[in-house]
Amino acid sequence: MSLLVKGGTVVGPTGTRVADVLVEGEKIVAVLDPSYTPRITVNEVIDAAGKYVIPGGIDAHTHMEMPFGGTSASDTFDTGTRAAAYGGTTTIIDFAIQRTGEVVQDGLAAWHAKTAGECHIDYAFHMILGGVDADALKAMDRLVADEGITSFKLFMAYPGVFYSDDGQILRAMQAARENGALIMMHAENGIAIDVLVQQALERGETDPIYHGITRPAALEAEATNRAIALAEVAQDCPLYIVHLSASQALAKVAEARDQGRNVFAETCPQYLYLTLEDQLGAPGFEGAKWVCSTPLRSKHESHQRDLWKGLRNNDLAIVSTDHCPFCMKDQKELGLGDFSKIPNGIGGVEHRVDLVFQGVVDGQLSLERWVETIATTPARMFGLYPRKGIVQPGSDADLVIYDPNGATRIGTATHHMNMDYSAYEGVEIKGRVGTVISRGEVIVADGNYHGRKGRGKFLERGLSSYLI
Ligand SMILES: NC(=O)NCCC(=O)O
Ligand SMILES: [Zn+2]
Ligand SMILES: [Zn+2]
Repeated sequence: MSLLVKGGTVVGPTGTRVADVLVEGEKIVAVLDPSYTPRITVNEVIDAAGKYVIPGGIDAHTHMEMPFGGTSASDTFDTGTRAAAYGGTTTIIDFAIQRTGEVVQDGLAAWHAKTAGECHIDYAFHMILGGVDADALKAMDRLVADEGITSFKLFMAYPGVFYSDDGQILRAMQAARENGALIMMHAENGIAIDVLVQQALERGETDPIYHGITRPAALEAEATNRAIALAEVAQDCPLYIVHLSASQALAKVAEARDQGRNVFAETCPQYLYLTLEDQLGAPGFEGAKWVCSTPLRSKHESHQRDLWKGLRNNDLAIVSTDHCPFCMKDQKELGLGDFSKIPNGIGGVEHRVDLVFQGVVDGQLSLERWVETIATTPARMFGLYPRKGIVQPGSDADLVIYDPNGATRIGTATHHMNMDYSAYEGVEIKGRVGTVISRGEVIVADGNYHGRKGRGKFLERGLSSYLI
């Protein structure tokens, strides 16, 4: 089966050019000047004139079915990967979880069981370490060597749940330095936050906005700085800060990068567009929709401006969603009368490609940076490059034909995520995902779904090819 994507503007990290993309089977076999007629019989031609042809999006931070706060994230691997496909994402990297007291391999086996036969697009795993002990450290080596899992997430937040202390973090970083893995860090000082939460509740401050107020930017910056220092002590263990939201934390990352350190960070669309006052501070319990950690930041400070700048200058390398949806009914409602019981998380896996493209429309990012932050750098950072993340011969034929003249209106009535609300209800995007191709198969065309559950493959990842 061969397919020709004809006459589109192919966008890569180093530039754009009008070209035809020839696909055979699951692979891209040529990127051709449009005046050249391929000498093979082409089964299907897709006209991409006037459209962008980009590598399929890679969302490097999702939590399908994640157990959290007494419930589980509402998207299954079936519903969540289908929604991702609609939005132009053809690979997710989800977080398998070792709960505190659990054997790492058992946590991993549980994630393989959840995903087997369920995914619509390709998928890989990071591993959350909820208990760093001698066995977990040995398991890290095995996961890197044998299981294609080359990144591990630790938490400086959530004492009693996933939290690691500084000694555990240092040991995990030393192990990663040896075996080549990347340490991903949820950088918030959870011990101090718990004090602030307790004090707020004692004062009767129970509304969702206090979730944000009790997680100040200073405590994100402190933890980010501490993680960077621990990584330095672990002989420059590669470190990746997840869901960075505060200017002060970004400044710590920038300082380390200026010193040539292997320190990287991602942000998420919610921090680029939504705020503490307008969303988390919505009247009554409405703000629960936007409870996530790190929290949305104040619009009266410079966070969003600084995050866009960080994306331009690569202090922020990637935009991921941290997709962790909970419905209002029965899930977010667990925190009625006590913000600390609202399950943490926002859904958005379907909208990342569009929302970052809006940054291009608004003059915040170049087309090349759009593609880099949503596809090419995630592939390089997490050991999937050049199989994924680039439109070039030999790579998987994961392609999105994106219409810059189309329009997308985000909302509950039209989205495909298993959520009873949208974090971006009514937002209008100038641009639209047209056709989505996953390993040579058209899975979305003009809003119609042609994929199927179970076609997504587990990807064993290599080591990061992004390190300095
Ligand atoms: N981010 C969030 O609020 N929920 C998902 C879990 C995590 O990434 O910390
Ligand atoms: Zn986190
Ligand atoms: Zn997360």
